[in-house]
Parts: sequence; structure tokens; C-alpha cells
Amino acid sequence: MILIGASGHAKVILDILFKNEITVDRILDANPPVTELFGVPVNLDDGAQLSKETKAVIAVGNNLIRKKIAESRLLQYMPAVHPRSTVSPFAKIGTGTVVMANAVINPDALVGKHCIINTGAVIEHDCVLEDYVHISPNAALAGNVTVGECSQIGIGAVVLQGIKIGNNVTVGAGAVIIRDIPDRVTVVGNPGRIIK
Ligand SMILES: CC(=O)SCCNC(=O)CCNC(=O)[C@H](O)C(C)(C)COP(=O)(O)OP(=O)(O)OC[C@H]1O[C@@H](n2cnc3c(N)ncnc32)[C@H](O)[C@@H]1OP(=O)(O)O
Repeated sequence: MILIGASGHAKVILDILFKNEITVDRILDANPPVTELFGVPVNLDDGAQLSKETKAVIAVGNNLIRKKIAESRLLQYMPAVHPRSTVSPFAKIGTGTVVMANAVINPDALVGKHCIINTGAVIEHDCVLEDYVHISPNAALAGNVTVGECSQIGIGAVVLQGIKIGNNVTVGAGAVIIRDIPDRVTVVGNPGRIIK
């Protein structure tokens, strides 16, 4: 297994992989901030081709950059699920998606590829998360919520049941979303209002 990205987010993913007794051989980073993380060497990512059989997780928090890397490098992307998260056997999570400690994903939720379900996040029944979504720590989606590609739900935000959130949306920390949100906007506050 390799990681792509050596940020703080990578530390959390390494911790999850270690807890699952998965060996990480190396970490690639286009601009390595360190030479090793928890004993795993960090190497310069010069864009060289890797075997398509290489198992990998993209440990990059920025949704658009994660998408760019996934689309430019065809590897065997793996999920990373913390053993103390709760993922229903009736939910689905896509390749490359990471699920942090204490997160809950309830039945019939569909979580796409390369998503981040961060620490303590709650994804209720029947939610649909498209690819490259990030649900930040302690954010909660009530039942039947839809979140479009590359959108981020900020730390501690809540989304009421049945709401549809568009693509490339940023929901600010602590926001309360009570109405559908169109594509490419930033929403903050309670009730959530569009500021950009
Ligand atoms: C493990 C991890 O760390 S995961 C990462 C978790 N991090 C997050 O969830 C961060 C979420 N990001 C935010 O909440 C950000 O503040 C954003 C994206 C909503 C806005 O950021 P920016 O685009 O830089 O906007 P900026 O800081 O200039 O604020 C614009 C206005 O919105 C207000 N504002 C910003 N964030 C919020 C918020 N969360 N709630 C209410 N108001 C807010 C500001 O006070 C400012 O108001 P003003 O124009 O009246 O002065």
C-alpha cells in the first residue's frame, strides 16, 4: 500500500491503516513537507508511472486536487475504514474513500469514490454522497440527504432530512442547512445563507 500526500490528513489515514494491520511502504508527495511520517518514508512524487496493481489511498484533503490525482493516476484505490467507525453492511462506500474514528454510516447510504467521512461524522440512512465529497468532523447529515461531487460539509454543520446539496459547494463550519443548495456556492450560518 502507498499513500499519495503527506499532510496532517495523511497522518490520520496512516493511523487507520496501521490499526487495520496494513503495511504502508511509502508516501509520495509532490512537495514533501517531511522525509518520513511515523516511520514511513516520504518520497518526492515526480509523476512517474506506477504499476496499475499498486494499492493506494489519496491522502489529500482538498476535494478538487484529490479528484485530479485520481483521474490522472490509475491505481488500485482502496478504502480505509477505522475499526471504531460504524459502517452498516447495508451501506456502500466507494474505492479510495476514508472513514475516520467514530463516524457512522447508516443503512442504504451510498458514499462515492475518494470521499472523506471525517471523525465523528454522521451519514444517516438513504443519503447519497457523490465522488470526492468531504464530510468534516462532527458534521451530520439527516436521512435522504444528497451531496454533489466535490462538495464539503464543514466541521459541526448539520443538514436536515431530504436536502439536496449541489456540486462544488462549501458548507461553513457550524452551518444549519434547511433548504436545497445550488452548485458552486459557499453557505454559512443558521439558517444557512449563500455568501459566495
Ligand atoms: C480535520 C480537519 O481539519 S477537516 C477541516 C474542517 N474545516 C472546516 O470545516 C472549515 C470550513 N470552512 C469555513 O467555515 C470557512 O469559514 C468558509 C469556507 C465558510 C468561508 O471561508 P472564506 O471563503 O475564507 O470566507 P471568510 O473567512 O472571508 O468569511 C466571509 C464571511 O463569512 C463569515 N463566515 C465565515 N465562516 C463562517 C462560518 N462558519 N459561520 C458563519 N459565518 C462565517 C465571516 O465572518 C465573513 O463575514 P463578513 O463578510 O461579515 O466579515
